[in-house]
Amino acid sequence: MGSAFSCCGSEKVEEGLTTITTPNNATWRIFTYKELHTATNGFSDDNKLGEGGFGSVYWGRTSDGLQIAVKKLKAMNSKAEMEFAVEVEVLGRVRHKNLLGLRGYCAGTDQRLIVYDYMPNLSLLSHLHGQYAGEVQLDWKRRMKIAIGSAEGILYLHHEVTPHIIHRDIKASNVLLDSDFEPLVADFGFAKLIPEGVSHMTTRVKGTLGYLAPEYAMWGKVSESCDVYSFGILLLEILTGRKPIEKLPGGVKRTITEWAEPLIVKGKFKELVDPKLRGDFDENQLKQAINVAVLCVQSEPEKRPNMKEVVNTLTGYDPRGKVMQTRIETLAYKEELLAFDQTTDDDDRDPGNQELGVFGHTKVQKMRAPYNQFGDQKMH
Ligand SMILES: Nc1ncnc2c1ncn2[C@@H]1O[C@H](COP(=O)(O)OP(=O)(O)OP(=O)(O)O)[C@@H](O)[C@H]1O
Repeated sequence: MGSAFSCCGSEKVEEGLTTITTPNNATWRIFTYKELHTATNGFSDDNKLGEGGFGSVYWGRTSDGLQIAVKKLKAMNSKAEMEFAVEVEVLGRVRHKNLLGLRGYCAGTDQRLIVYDYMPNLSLLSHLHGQYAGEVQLDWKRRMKIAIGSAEGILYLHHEVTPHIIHRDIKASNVLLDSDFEPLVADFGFAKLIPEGVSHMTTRVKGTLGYLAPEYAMWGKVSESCDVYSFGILLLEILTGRKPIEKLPGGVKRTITEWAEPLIVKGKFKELVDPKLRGDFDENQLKQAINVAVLCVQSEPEKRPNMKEVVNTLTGYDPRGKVMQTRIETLAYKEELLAFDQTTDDDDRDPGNQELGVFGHTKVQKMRAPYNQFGDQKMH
């Protein structure tokens, strides 16, 4: 593992413990196996917070009282070794309020353990569809805070770290919530570091069904816009309370985009919103957020916004920003379009109206196009 850390920063020894300081001052330390064993009550099942594809996560408390979450990677085959190396390497580079940083690790035995701060409100998944779903702790304000914070974390990975980082597994179980419901994007085990000047890479597909961008799922083409796509699905999930893929009676699967499409096209925004909110939401914010989600989940990656545009639009800093307005169709114009279509049903228009006419029809077609192709997702 030495190599995984070598580029992360200098090493210094403090009170008998090794701490590693990254260039941006994030520090972590090496834990002993014994220390983590004691903290987690011998990795007892009672301490288990959850299980992912690569291992289990346990709650623990260190001798100095710090609450931690310890990810114990499954048997150390080369895949798990890689996952561990990538996660620690990536974590060493990042420090942002919306990214779950590294508290430490243990690599001294045949076990590979990663230590994080414990997030008392667990994952977004547990609030949307899991053990907290019945409690409805996610009101509208919190949902927007989670959406914006997660977007800011991803923005940082895409635009502020060098080399850029593509997360590749943005999903509700990888968004953890602190005591204030501030979201922290976690789980960098699949992340890819993208060298400067490289627009995309081809790679083996990792990630989770329902969140995968079509070009990535089908051709392994990975770029930042894969994360943008996954974020769009996550945003729809936050707004609607629906799972990315749901099983209908009879076993047929339906994606969240297939469900949302007809409602969005008809402008029935209120019917999209999670009924658990009992109508308590900000309608303008909802429309804006749905706009963003629609743009993010377009099947053509080059049409998707980047995370800066996403954050600007969600925060209202740039509600109809020039880039967004010229590059992509927003549903904010949908009502105008429908009104226009009702008064004009042929293409023989006044040249003065030409732009609006073409814009209108193109927009509806374009807007539908990605949805029509969402059928792709059934393949995932
Ligand atoms: N720092 C943490 N604080 C609190 N709970 C955590 C923490 N880290 C992980 N968990 C819990 O442990 C569960 C398992 O996490 P893990 O990252 O191993 O897998 P996953 O994201 O659910 O699945 P996959 O490995 O397939 O991506 C999470 O869903 C979450 O509920």
